[in-house]
Order: sequence, then structure tokens, then C-alpha cells
Amino acid sequence: MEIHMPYTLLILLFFFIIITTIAFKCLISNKNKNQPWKLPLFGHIHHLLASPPHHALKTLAEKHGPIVHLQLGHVSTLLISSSHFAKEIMKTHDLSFANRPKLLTVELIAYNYTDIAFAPYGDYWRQMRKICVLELLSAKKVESFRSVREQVSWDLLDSITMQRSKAVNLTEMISIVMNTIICRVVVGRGCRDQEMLLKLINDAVHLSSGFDVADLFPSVKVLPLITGTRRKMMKIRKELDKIFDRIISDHQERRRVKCENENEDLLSVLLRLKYDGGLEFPLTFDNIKGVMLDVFAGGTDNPSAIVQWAMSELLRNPKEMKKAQAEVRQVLKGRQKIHESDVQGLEYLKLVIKETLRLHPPLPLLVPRECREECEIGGCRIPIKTKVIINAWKIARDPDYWIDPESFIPERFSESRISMMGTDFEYLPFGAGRRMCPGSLLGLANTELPLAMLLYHFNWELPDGAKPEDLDMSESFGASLKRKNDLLVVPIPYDSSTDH
Ligand code: HEM
Repeated sequence: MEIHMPYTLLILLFFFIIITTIAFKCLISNKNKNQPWKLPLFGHIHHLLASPPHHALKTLAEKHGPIVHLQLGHVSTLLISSSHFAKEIMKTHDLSFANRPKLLTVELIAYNYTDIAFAPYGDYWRQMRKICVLELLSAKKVESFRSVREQVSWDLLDSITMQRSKAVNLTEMISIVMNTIICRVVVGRGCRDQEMLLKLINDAVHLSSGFDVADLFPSVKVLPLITGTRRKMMKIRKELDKIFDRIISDHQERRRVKCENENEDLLSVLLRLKYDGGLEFPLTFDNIKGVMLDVFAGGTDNPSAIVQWAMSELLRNPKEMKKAQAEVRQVLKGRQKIHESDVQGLEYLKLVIKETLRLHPPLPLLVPRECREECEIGGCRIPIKTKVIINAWKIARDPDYWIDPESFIPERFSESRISMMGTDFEYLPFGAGRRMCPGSLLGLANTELPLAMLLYHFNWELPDGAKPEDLDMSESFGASLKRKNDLLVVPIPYDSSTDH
């Protein structure tokens, strides 16, 4: 049922929230000072909804300490902002925090939590995670899509070259590249309704950030009806479902004629597992759609954001840009086309990506966890169902762990052994522990080749003679941490003969 919001209802709702807010006054306890704080909640929610939440939460942590208990609406939330407490959550007590919170927005969109990212910790999640790690996103599987990445990167080269030194919208171009790669990885070729699919997923993930009013007041059942969240999510869900159904039936039709030696795309793997049987939880079509949703959501926007931020940082730091270009040009020695094997030797490029992930992690607050067994963190008892937000973005800019943390210095990783794979808790672009990202290999492979290609074939300038320091670096918090404004740049084709 849809309720079209009459104003009186809205006003009533507003007062209801204020009253419950006052009743639930936000208890913020600073564990460092061992002193409870009481602050009106509404101001904080307003800040969270108004500015990028990782910024607002950083300010909160600076004021109240690295472990803060806050009542976000009706949701009891633990905010973690230090490497020490991140390790407590994701290593020492990983099992106690292996759940995800239940969000109405996710329930509506992620096939009732039967995807992987939001499935509750338990046997079903373990089965799906195993399929993910062994069958869908293993190093061998990622490697098998090498030719897809090469072809799509070469197509990008052609479309930029055609612009003949006019300004190009790199944001749009990179998004298309990532969309195309992930469609071919999942379906074996371009998806029907590709653009619409990705828009819907983007809208869905944006609404599922956990900061939607309906998710902050889950016990107010009428809220999603009044705010329109339920209507919006149901609309997205219906459209998405239709597209996924068409993709699956097209795919089954095509696969009736099976070609020998053809690389198995991810949907083929899932359908094989469905029909071969033998799984403790036989896969339904909804389960398959849930996994596809995760792969599209994780595999499109995140790598796209990394390439855009890396290019933005290099444009703002010409010395580092020159160094990255010199490396790839030296390795390729004037060859016409870049291949994935060339990327293996690009040490500086990898440092650039690492430093980009430090300053601009696509998921700055990771994916929230939820406490499933009572435990003690920093001397506090954490009850079951407490939601946990880890501000990985703040930790990765903390002067306690990083020298000159706001500056882009890829070299900082050259001597350091800090890994991005969840063992060093001051640097967590892919999270850590049992629920760590299983798609890091695919995500990085999809990032490295297009970035190397951009650096090899072109020199880059900002339009209208703008200076590096003029480049706007504002962020927009959504499905992933993106540039607020599209990245417009002028490509100058690089002529290797001028180097000699
Ligand atoms: C390269 C960019 C990527 C980044 C930075 C990234 C980051 C993350 C982070 C921070 C988490 C939460 C980890 C935690 O809770 O500790 C996560 C979870 C997840 N990611 Fe990624 N991701 C990326 C690419 C991908 C790709 C390409 C896929 C799939 C094709 C993917 C699929 C997932 C899934 C399924 C989860 C949930 C795992 C679970 O709950 O068991 N990600 N990702």
C-alpha cells in the first residue's frame, strides 16, 4: 500500500520523532575519559544526513574518542575510529561481530538477505561465501577474464583517441569501462538493459547506506511508508528483478548451445551449481540474483572510483604523475598496446593505487557489522544487536599512524610492509576478518590495467589552463565514495618517439 504523504501526517511524524528522540536522548560515552556524555540526538542525525557521514563521524570521534556509543535514532551503534579498536572488532572478537545489521532497505532489495554481503552469519552465508571464494572470485577465475579487461581497455583507448585532444569526461568513460567489464564477467557479454541495471543498483545501494531515516527508526513501521522509502525500494526491486530475470533467461537460451573451451562466466557457474545439486542449501533463482546484485554492486562503482581518484590525485601531483608515466613507458618500450602481463612489473603504479585506497577508500565506513554474542570491548559490555560502524577513512588519515596523512605520497608504501588485505588495522580498504571483501583480486585487476593504459598513452591536462591545485576534490557519499563532480580532462596523445 502506498501512502501519499499529507502534510498533517508529516508534521505528526516530525513531532513523533522529536518526542522519541528526546526520550531516547543520545548517550555518547567517551571511554577514554570514562565519562558519559549526553547530547541531543537530533542534531547528530541531522549532521549525518547532511554531510558525508564519514566526515561527521570523524568530528564526533575527535571530540569523544576512538570508541563511542551513540544512539542513532533507535539504533544502538558503536562507532570505532582507531586501529586498536578496529582490531578488537575484526580480529579478537571477529566471530562476535560477524553479523550484518538488518536494514529495511536491504531486506527489500537483497532478496531477504540471501545475497552474501548482508546474509546473516551462519551456514547459508558460509556456503555462499565458499562459492564466492572458490568458484567465482578465485585468482584463477579472475585471471580467466584477462582478455575481457584487455579488450575493454583498448576500446577505451580508441574512444579517448577519437576525441583528438578535446576535454573528455573521464568519470563517464571509466564508469562505462567498469560496467562493461563486470557485465562480461557475469554474463559473458554485454547485458541487455546494462545502463538501467547499473543505475538501479546504484540507487539501491545509495538508499541502503544505513542512514536512511527508515533504517534509523526501524520500530516505527509506518515511517518507510510515509517517507516513501518502501515505495522507492519496491519500485527498484521490481525493475531489477525484471532485468535479472531477462538476463537469466537470455543466458539459459544461449547456453543451450554450449561451446567447448568457452570460459565459464559467473552466471554459468551459479547455474551449474544450481542444477548439479549437492549443496546443503540448493540455490534458488532469488539466491542467484542476490549474488549477482553483490557482484554488480561491488564490482562496478568501487573500481571506477579508484581509477578516478587515482587520476585526480596524479593530476594534482604532477611529480607523481611523471613518475608513474615514466615507469609504464619504460616497461612498454614504445609498444602499441598494453597487456595485463605488462602490469605485473609496475611497482609504482601499485603504490599509487595503494595510496589512493588510503585517501579515498570506496567504502569509507566499510559495511556495518552487528554484535551477535555479548562481549567486552575497551572495558565496555557490548550487547547483542549493537550495530558497529568502523570509520576506516578516518583511521587511514590518523596522524598517530601516518606521517603527513593528508598528502598523496605513494612512496610511503615502498618501504613499508603494510598490507591492504586485512592484517594491518590502520589500513582497511577491503575490511578484515571473516566478512572481509572477497572481491579484492577482481576489483584490483579491473583497476590496474585501465589506469596503466591511461598513463601510458596520454599526457593529461586540466581544461581551460586550470592549475593542478585548482582541481576540485569534493566527495559524494553514495554507493561508493565518488568524486562529487565529474573529472574533465584533456588527453594529449603520447608519442614514444619524442622520448629519444
Ligand atoms: C576494488 C574495489 C573494492 C573495494 C574497495 C571493496 C571493499 C569492500 C569492503 C570494505 C567490504 C566490507 C568488509 C568488511 O565488512 O570487513 C566489502 C565486502 C564485500 N565485497 Fe567488496 N570491495 C571491492 C570490490 C568488490 C568486488 C569486485 C566484489 C565482487 C565481485 C565485491 C564483493 C563484496 C562482497 C560480496 C562483500 C561482502 C562479504 C561478506 O559479507 O561476507 N567487492 N568490500
